[in-house]
Amino acid sequence: MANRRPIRRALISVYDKTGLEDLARALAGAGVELVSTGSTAARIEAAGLPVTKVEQLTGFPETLDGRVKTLHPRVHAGLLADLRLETHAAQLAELSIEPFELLVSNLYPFTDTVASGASDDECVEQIDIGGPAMVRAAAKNFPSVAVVTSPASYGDVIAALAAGGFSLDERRSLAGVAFAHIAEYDVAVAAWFARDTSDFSGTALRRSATLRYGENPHQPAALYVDPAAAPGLAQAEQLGGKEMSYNNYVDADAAWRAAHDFTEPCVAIIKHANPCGIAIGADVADAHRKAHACDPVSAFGGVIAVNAPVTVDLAKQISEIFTEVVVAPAYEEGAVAVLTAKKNLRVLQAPAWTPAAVESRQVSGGVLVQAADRIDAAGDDPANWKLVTGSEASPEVKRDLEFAWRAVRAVKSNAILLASGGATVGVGMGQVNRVDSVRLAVSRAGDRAAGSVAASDAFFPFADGPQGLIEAGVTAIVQPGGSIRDEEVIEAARAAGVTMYLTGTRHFYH
Ligand SMILES: NC(=O)c1ncn([C@@H]2O[C@H](COP(=O)(O)O)[C@@H](O)[C@H]2O)c1NC=O
Repeated sequence: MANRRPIRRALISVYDKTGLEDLARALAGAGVELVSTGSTAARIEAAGLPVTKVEQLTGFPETLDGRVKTLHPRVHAGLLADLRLETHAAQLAELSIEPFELLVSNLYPFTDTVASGASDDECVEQIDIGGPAMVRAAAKNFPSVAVVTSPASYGDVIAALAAGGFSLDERRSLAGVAFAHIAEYDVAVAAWFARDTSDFSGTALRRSATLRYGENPHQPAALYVDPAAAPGLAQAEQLGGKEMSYNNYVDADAAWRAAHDFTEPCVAIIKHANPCGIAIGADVADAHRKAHACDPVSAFGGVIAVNAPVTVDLAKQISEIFTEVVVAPAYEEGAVAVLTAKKNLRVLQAPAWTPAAVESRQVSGGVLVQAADRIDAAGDDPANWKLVTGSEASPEVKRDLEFAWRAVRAVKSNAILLASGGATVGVGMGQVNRVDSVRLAVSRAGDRAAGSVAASDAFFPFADGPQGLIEAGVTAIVQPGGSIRDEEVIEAARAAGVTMYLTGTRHFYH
């Protein structure tokens, strides 16, 4: 049963006055009595429409610079009376209070005020009190009242007028939207109050896509966006290809971060959140050739991120290799057509990379929150590296060491990365001891290990790690240092005449 409630009386109190006159005209035209606050009422009146000012209803002036306008029993009883109950209807009649069937309200712009750099007093003044009170009241009372909190929904109001009012299902759904709006607002206010203590952390997420499934086909999954966060991969525009999957998002995010750790044209190829190849080049096509050459077997079915516009040359290269996703900030003319000719290749254009300030991870019963790892610590600047063995690296070798140090951050710990000529040549990842990561990196590099440089995401606990690199022909190593056996580790490099730098900074990535 639709259970529509004809709209006879509406309360309108909006900060954002977009579409207000058209809505008021439609309501008045349908014979709806309009009750409204201060400047909302003035706008309706100026449009030549009849309106009852809220003060006439309450018999009380708007006061305290607008802090008290609608906070009155005549308003709230009209919003909260459950008209399924005869007792409520009788009590309203006794008090000569008319019920509302519709509330249209949107709130003071707290978040925008904070973002504008306003003073604390100005921000506090923009915490809406009367609006949320009305919205909550109407939403709770959805069996009797419909509530609309966004100008985007005014079309639905006009459609409902023609249909004889909102149905019960529609009112319930509007109530859910309204409570979500209030929750988002309150999270922003609470987070602002906790900005110095960090005692509270809240995120109000909105589902933007239902995914086919999660990490595995039996896991339902969805993508939610955080309207308070800087846009990123979650807001990427898909220009072609199949629907993005859960694993595509995870890998694309890892690739997107990896590619943006470089200012030179860079391509990162990721599979299962680990790099099969990362390279910088003269242009993006060159970078891709080098990244792909690192491990062509693993790059099959990979996710590719590019930190600069995709050229037609790069698009042609990618289209020759089975690839799941390409993500880039832009595409040069003709490049999208080349890529979208591959029906299954997902082509994404993502907003400019903005590193998050904090990141979180679910644990049973809670969430771990940390400042995000960035590549801007003192130890990430080669000028601050400490040479502990061998001779100072040539500028060319130093460039490769710096590249390796930046690229190793994209490798899951324990991470060992061999590089040569601005490209990874062997990556050892995700092992539970570092010497196995060394073996993996060296075996993947094969002949290319000889003459390459190596980076380790954390210190070597024993000399066996560097020993494995030295035996494979690695000429220079960069690592954080800090092991109690640093002397043994350094001695192994010294004995072999291998250059070793300590960064003093670690980049675990789990
Ligand atoms: N104080 C109150 O009783 C009150 N009642 C409604 N408001 C807000 O006042 C705004 C509309 O005011 P006006 O019509 O004067 O532009 C709306 O954003 C509404 O959420 C109030 N303002 C703040 O709390």
